[in-house]
Amino acid sequence: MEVDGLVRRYGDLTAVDGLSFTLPRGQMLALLGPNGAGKTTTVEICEGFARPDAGTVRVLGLDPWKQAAQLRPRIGVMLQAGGAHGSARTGEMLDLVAASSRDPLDTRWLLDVLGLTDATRTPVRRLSGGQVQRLGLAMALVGRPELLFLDEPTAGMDPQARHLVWDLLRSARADGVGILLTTHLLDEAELLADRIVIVDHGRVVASGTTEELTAGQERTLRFGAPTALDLAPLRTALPDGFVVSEPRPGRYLVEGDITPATMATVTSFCARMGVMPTGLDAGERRLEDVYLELTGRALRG
Ligand SMILES: Nc1ncnc2c1ncn2[C@@H]1O[C@H](COP(=O)(O)OP(=O)(O)OP(=O)(O)O)[C@@H](O)[C@H]1O
Repeated sequence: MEVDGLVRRYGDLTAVDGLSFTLPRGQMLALLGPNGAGKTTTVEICEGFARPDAGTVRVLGLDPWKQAAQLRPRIGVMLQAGGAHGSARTGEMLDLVAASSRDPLDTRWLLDVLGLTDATRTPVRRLSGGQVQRLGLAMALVGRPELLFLDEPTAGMDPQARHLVWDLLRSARADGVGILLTTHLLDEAELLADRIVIVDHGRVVASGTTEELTAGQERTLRFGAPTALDLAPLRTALPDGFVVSEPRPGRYLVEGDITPATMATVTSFCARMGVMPTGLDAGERRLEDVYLELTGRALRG
C-alpha cells in the first residue's frame, strides 16, 4: 500500500496535509498520533470510504476510491464502533458477513478462537465492550482479507483479550496479511508493528521501526547501591570526560557516552566493592518518550 502526498480538507480545516507512507505486503504498520491528527481520515481514504482532495493512494495495486468495488472483497475493516447491528445475535451477525464473502473462514472456529462461543446467541447490544470489539475483529477477518484495517482494535479490552488479539494479529501477519493499525497504546505499537508512523496536524512527523525511532546515544547510566561508596576507583576506571555522582543517597549517576564497556566498568567496580548494583538502567528511550517529544504534552481537542 502506498500513500503519497495525501490531502483531505473539511471546509477550512486541512485534516490530512500531504501525508506519505508505504506499507509493504505482509507487514504491520501502526499509525500513531494525538486525537484529531488525521489518522481516521487517512484510513477511511485508504479503505475507499472517503475521497482524497490531492495525492495518490494505491491499496493492493488499486485506487481505493475509483476501484472500491474491486478492493472491498480483498480487505478487512474493523471499525471503532464494531459495526454490528444491536439486535442481531453474535453468531448471526458473523454468519451474515461470512455469507457475503467468496471463501469465508469457518465462523464457529473463528468465534471459538476469539472466545465468543458462549456469546453466539447473545444479541450484540448485550455484549460487553470488549466482546463487541472481538466480534468486530471476527467480522474483519472472516473473509480472509489480504489487508486488514484496524482502528484501535484493543481499546476497552481486558488484558487477556488483548493478548489473544495480539496473538491472532501476529498469526494473520505470518500468513501474509498486511495490517494497518491505529492505536493510542504505544506499548501495543512497540510490541506488534514492523513500522511506526507518527502523525500530527495531518503530517508525518516521524517514521521507522521502533529501534530507529528510539535510537541515539544514551547519556546517563543509573544504579542503586549502599550509600556513600568511595567512587574514586570508578572515576579512575572510566575514560576521561565521565562524571560520576551520588545525587540521592544510594542512587548513583554516571554521565557520558554510555557503551557496553561502561556497563562492564560499573559492574566490575561494584564486584570489587562487594556490592550488588540494583536497577542498572542506561536511560533507554521508549517509544512513548519519542512520541511525547514530537507531539508535545498538551491535550488535544
Ligand atoms: N466529516 C468531517 N467533517 C468535518 N471535520 C471532520 C470530519 N471528519 C474529521 N474531521 C476533523 O478532521 C480532523 C482529523 O480527524 P480524524 O478523525 O482523522 O483524527 P484522528 O487522528 O483519527 O483522531 P482520534 O485519535 O481522535 O480518532 C479533526 O479535527 C476532525 O474534527
